[in-house]
Amino acid sequence: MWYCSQGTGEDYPHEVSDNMQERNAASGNTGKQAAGEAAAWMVDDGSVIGLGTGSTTAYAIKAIGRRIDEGLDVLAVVTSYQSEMLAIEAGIPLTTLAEHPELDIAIDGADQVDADLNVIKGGGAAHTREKVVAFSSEQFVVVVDDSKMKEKLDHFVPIEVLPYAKDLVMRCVRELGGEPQLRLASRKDGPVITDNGNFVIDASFGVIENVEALAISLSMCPGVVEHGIFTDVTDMVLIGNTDGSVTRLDTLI
Ligand SMILES: O=C[C@H](O)[C@H](O)[C@H](O)COP(=O)(O)O
Repeated sequence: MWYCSQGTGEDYPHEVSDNMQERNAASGNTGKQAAGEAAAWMVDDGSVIGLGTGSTTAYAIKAIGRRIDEGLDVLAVVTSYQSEMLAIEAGIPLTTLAEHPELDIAIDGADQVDADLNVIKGGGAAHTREKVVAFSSEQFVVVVDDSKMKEKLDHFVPIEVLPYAKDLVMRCVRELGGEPQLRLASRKDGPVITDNGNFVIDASFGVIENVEALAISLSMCPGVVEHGIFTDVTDMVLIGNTDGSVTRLDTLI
């Protein structure tokens, strides 16, 4: 269950909403920027935050960096080399889960979100660390543009696998009714290698009718490090619309 609210100027602080539509329209990435920047305003002074990966989260990271320039005091745990590089560039002080195992808030993108706030992640092959960070956080905020919202999930599911177990995991996926494909690198010959040194199998299941059952079944296949289905962890989704407004979906407790 969730409830929905929408706005530009009223729902978010002045600095986010003022000129946001104009700047987003100019960037050509309106929805992602609107959602990412709105999420940056959810970070409280003195908190320890988790930073996800991807193009939408990148807007949040840059906006948090601007808030730090203005005096915000935070520490951040990153989820990938990409978010580490962006955070350093933005001037965000970093920490680790070993030092701060409990985070106040994590902000992250998604490849698809359904009406129950189930999420598919891992388009950038970062979902394993992203899931660890999401489950380590008091609050998990997902940022997407409106093209990512679906009544039912039908996006392929990224699965990080031990290279040694690639063929077994492909067989598991087929037995679960899916079509597996080893993810290949675009600027290198051969497979994508994750930040953890593993392969990624993208598994298409068509419309996923029972998200939780599929998530459990995939986790049970030996050699699966982690899959990209996130259930029961998302507290809020900020959806950036093409006009620069942001729609907020919250879980009802
Ligand atoms: O592995 C990557 C992540 O799960 C991303 O957060 C997800 O793929 C969404 O990325 P983007 O914001 O670039 O669409």
